[in-house]
Amino acid sequence: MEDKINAFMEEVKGRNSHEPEFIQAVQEVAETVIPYISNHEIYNGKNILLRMVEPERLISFRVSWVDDDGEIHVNRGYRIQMNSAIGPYKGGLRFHPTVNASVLKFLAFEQVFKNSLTTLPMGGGKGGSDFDPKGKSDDEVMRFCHAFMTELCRHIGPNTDVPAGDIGVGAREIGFLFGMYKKIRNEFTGVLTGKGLSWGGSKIRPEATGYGTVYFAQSMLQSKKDDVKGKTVVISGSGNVAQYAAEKVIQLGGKVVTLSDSGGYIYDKEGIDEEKLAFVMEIKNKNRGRISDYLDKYTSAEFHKGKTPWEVPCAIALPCATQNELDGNDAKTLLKNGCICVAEGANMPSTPEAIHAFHEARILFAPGKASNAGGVATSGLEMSQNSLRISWTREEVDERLQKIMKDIHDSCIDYGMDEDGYCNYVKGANIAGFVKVADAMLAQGVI
Ligand SMILES: NC(=O)C1=CN([C@@H]2O[C@H](COP(=O)(O)OP(=O)(O)OC[C@H]3O[C@@H](n4cnc5c(N)ncnc54)[C@H](O)[C@@H]3O)[C@@H](O)[C@H]2O)C=CC1
Ligand SMILES: O=C(O)CCC(=O)C(=O)O
Repeated sequence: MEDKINAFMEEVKGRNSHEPEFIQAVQEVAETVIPYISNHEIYNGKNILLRMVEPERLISFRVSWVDDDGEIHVNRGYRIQMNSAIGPYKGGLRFHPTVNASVLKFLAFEQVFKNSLTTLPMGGGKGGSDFDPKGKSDDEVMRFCHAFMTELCRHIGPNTDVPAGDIGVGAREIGFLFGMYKKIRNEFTGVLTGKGLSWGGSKIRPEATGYGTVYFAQSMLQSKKDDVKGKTVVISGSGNVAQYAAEKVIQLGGKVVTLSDSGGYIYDKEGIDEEKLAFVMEIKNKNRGRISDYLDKYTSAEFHKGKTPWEVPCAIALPCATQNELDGNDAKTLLKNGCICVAEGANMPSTPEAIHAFHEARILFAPGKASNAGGVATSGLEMSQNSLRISWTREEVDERLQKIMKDIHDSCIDYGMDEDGYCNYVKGANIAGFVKVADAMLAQGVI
């Protein structure tokens, strides 16, 4: 089996030699899916996985825009349309200086499996730009978003490809992008998700990724007759996913003690309650400030400059910032300090060494493609509401989200249970996600 996996990976590396993040994401899937393919006759000899690692379409384009001083800037825009076997391409847009083809291809590849797991009819895609919104005025962000959509609009549509937010793309950016799409195409459709509530957005979409991650952690704990209630929780990040993961942990009776950004982490040993979290939301969503500003109001908290929060003792860890933010040494520290459950809110935040350590220690570990799928699932619910031209209540959407997260958890159990009764959620998520897409590809022939 190892020979088969190595031969496959050699081919992938040969074609994508300068794309380490993409190779990392494919390797993780190959290790679990290739043995499954070998044991299932219908997938044998069809090169299904080889077809799945090649994007159906990779679009790259120039984005020129003018700053507040009249200077012209050029950024690179992308959309990776990875796989449309089970529905229109669907996945977020990331605006961050580290964006490149490798990062977006890893995200698009993960998205294919994640969207399949949601049980909704969505293919996988991802896009973005190396544009850095940090320090830009609202007008500059608007001009950039308008310029970006001027090109992107010809490649997307409600039945073709439906982008959404990701790092650096929130409600403000989705508004500017939607405005330009509507102007150029002269149509008001569900072409983007994460829209404002008064113009086609879904209730609970802003909360969905963070809430869903905690619902998934809760399902894992309940499978061991345990609970989030009363547990100390370490969260990284302080953006959309981290904020609403923290909110749900607080609602379920857990104690959140950290949040972070690229400058470092805050540690509040008293716990970040709802009032303190509202202040974090003001810092991040309104003032667009730094997490260290938390200490301006809550002076007894500590700020650890340039560090990640994994050294803080906890029972539950929720990495909600970015890829490869939790390495093998961090994993060992978490385990040493008694961590029993890790659920990824971010995409691929744990390195392969960290995942290996969690599996070896037999703790509960959920990969992002399962545990953070609540965001895209609720985007799928937004698409349904747009098509039906109706709007569900908060309770209705939250109920559907909870059911979807429970179903994803159960699919992981179905495909991921080891002989000794330990659930390998990575294996479960990869195989469950693969089967649905592979079956659709087989039915549609070689295209
Ligand atoms: N927004 C969504 O619905 C979904 C987001 N995700 C993933 O969740 C993660 C966070 O995304 P959002 O919260 O939406 O973005 P965001 O832009 O709202 O927040 C990103 C957060 O990550 C932090 N961050 C970025 N780079 C960092 C670094 N190098 N070190 C430490 N912190 C860093 C930022 O300071 C910020 O707190 C990403 O991995 C994203 O792909 C996954 C599923 C859905
Ligand atoms: O809501 C969406 O379409 C995409 C969310 C996303 O980018 C992700 O799941 O990583």
